[in-house]
Amino acid sequence: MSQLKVGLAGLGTVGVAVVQMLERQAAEIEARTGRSVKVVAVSARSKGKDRGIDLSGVRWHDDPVALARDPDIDVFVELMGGDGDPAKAAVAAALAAGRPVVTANKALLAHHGVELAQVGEASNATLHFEAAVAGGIPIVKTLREALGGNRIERVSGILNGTCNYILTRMADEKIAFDACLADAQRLGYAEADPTFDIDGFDTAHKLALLTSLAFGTKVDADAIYVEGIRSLTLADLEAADELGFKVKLLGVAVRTEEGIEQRVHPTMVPKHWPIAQVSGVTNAVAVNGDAVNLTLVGPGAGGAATASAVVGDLIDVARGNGGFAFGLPVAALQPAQRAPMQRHEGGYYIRVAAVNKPGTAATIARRMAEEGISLESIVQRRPQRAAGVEPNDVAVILITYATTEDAVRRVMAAIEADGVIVGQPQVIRIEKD
Ligand SMILES: NC(=O)c1ccc[n+]([C@@H]2O[C@H](COP(=O)([O-])OP(=O)(O)OC[C@H]3O[C@@H](n4cnc5c(N)ncnc54)[C@H](O)[C@@H]3O)[C@@H](O)[C@H]2O)c1
Ligand SMILES: N[C@@H](CCO)C(=O)O
Ligand code: NA
Repeated sequence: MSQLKVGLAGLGTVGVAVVQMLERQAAEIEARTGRSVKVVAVSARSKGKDRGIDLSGVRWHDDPVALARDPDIDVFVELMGGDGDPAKAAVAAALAAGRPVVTANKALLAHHGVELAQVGEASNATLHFEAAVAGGIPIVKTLREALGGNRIERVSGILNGTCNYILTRMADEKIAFDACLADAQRLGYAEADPTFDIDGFDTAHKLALLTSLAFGTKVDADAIYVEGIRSLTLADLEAADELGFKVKLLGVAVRTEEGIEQRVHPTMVPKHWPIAQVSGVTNAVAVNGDAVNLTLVGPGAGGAATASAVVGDLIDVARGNGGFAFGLPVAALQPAQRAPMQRHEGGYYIRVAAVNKPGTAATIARRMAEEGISLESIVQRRPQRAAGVEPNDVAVILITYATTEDAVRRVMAAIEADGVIVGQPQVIRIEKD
């Protein structure tokens, strides 16, 4: 029986779960691949740390790049994270040496994926990254292989487990943002630097990869409009609930006449939509193709779910299944034409702290009318208690009919200049039937 010798860099939440899964499922994996898949060498920051796994007989490398170059491994698994070195240098070194690579590192691939895929193509080494997008959901393979015959119009979804976990607990249990984030970190969902999660960049990294796979374009993370969930308050989630919506951090890539619109931002979705019911660390990815529309739902983060995707990729490597990293040879990937966010059309939830004086409502309504924005509803709520807001200022919530991002931005700038609002307005885009 031939062995697939695995070199694994990164022994944190995901790395440890991969070692455990390979041990636990050893017999099944051997039966499925005809090979024994075995971790023979590892690298991490701290050699002496007790991780609850048995690494006796496994070679230790202080330097992950040296591990990637170790001639006695067949495949390099990168689970360290970070979009620079050593992750980048190690992945490049393994590929350049003709060794397949499995990684969960969406930050690295969103910024250097095409370059790394090219290194792999030059030396006939495959690059696998199922774990990098939506954790345990097999969306990379679905787009690259199963849906390869479709012309895809849109790919969208909840792509960050940490944010969905936070939003779910805030909405359902009225727990403050910081406490929810601390729990997500304790459960191993969050990135080493959780600002990547809550400021939307992790979702953007994943969306950039999905866009490339769906539309056959070069990965273009810089084209993505990104807003995170940091500014969302319990009051916004309560207001959304009263209006019949849930708030989700969505990543959306859609073909438009001008190019591909790629955006990440909190979105109000009708409560009856299936995606509104996706809660906690669960992710969901919807794909609209010309022949097939589907939604995949499953665990988006955490050791076991992510290890499932890494091990699935290792099984592909053991079987010799390859293919192009982004579904096409790098030379065939097209530059993505960017559709500007200012042209985005949709409904908007706008919450402002309005100065409590005669004429305020009239001024806001006039500015909306000047931009041709129709209002579906205006709700005036009890005085705000937020820091920096006078007790007699009133929270005004405006729901617009479909309009453009451009028009909303101009109105917000105008009413700020008019001096009728105080503090930072909250703007949440709405998707509905
Ligand atoms: N945790 C999740 O749910 C999850 C899900 C999908 C993808 N990912 C991705 O998987 C990767 C690992 O995530 P994690 O949650 O296991 O992280 P972690 O912080 O728990 O573990 C990282 C490991 O890498 C090692 N490491 C970090 N920098 C290193 C360096 N410079 N040199 C040597 N070793 C280094 C650390 O010692 C640690 O063992 C990241 O790319 C992350 O984005 C994580
Ligand atoms: N931090 C990421 C891990 C999975 O990619 C998340 O919460 O979704
Ligand atoms: Na996945």
